Amino acid sequence: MLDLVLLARSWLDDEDKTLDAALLRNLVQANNDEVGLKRLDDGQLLSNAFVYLVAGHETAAHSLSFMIAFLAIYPEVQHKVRKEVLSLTGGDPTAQLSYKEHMSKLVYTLAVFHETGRLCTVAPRLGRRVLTDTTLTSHRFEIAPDGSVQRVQEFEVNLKHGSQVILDLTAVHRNPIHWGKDVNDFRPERFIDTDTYRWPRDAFLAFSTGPRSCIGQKFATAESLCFVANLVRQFDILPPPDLRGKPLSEQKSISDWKTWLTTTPVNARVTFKPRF
Ligand code: HEM
Repeated sequence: MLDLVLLARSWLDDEDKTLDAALLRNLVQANNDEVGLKRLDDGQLLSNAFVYLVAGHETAAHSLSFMIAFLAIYPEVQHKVRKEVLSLTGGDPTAQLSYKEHMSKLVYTLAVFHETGRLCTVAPRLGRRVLTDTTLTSHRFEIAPDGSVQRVQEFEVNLKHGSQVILDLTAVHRNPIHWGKDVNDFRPERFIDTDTYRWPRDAFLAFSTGPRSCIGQKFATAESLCFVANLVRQFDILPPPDLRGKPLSEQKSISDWKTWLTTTPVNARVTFKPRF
């Protein structure tokens, strides 16, 4: 893949290639003027392009696609999101929304974003190297026919220094011990605290946790909420014509995915119907 950097460098003086691989080309160009420690080597340049394209773009785009698909198949959720957004501007669907004034008030819309990230986890696995011998406590359990958890047994997992571990975030997000027996249902309310309920922060890892968690979390959240808030004000989001009126189990196919570099929507088809 490092060949790509060489190729982009060879295009710097080629007028015909100005628009080809523009991001990588611009990175290579900007780096040309740097000297000493500030200058990135080719591997670092490629890593930066990877961060832009995969960490920054693909994750956010896929998560937004899933969110829009869920809004299409759960019209009651879409209605609540629209009501929340319109309540911020006195019902005016064209009034400007402001990050400073309105973002923190999109409580339900944020819950929809989180619930989407729980059910469709775009970064489904994380890798970590064990730095010191560690013992973790885990649980075995069975799921009763009504979905409740039973026969919970604690056990220890010993991790040796130097081993590689893969964290399965989808499994954490679908664990009924943390999320209850309706764990597979799309229910944004589970991300809203009440007087008697606090949603389990430690069991939501869509952006990972700790010092190497997603540096773009705030940005991705803001851009998603901003996009959806404006979208629902202007459009009704509907399932595609062939799925309208069909049972939810069939409509859910628009949130299907395949696991590739990130969890990738494969059938996110919706119709946008202008509201005015
Ligand atoms: C919904 C959107 C996003 C999701 C679900 C997401 C998820 C994640 C996750 C799970 C990690 C941790 C990887 C690990 O621990 O190995 C991560 C890291 C990272 N993300 Fe995001 N991300 C999103 C959007 C973004 C955006 C918009 C940007 C940049 C503008 C970004 C930049 C990064 C970077 C640079 C890292 C590496 C941080 C480090 O290693 O210190 N992400 N992301």
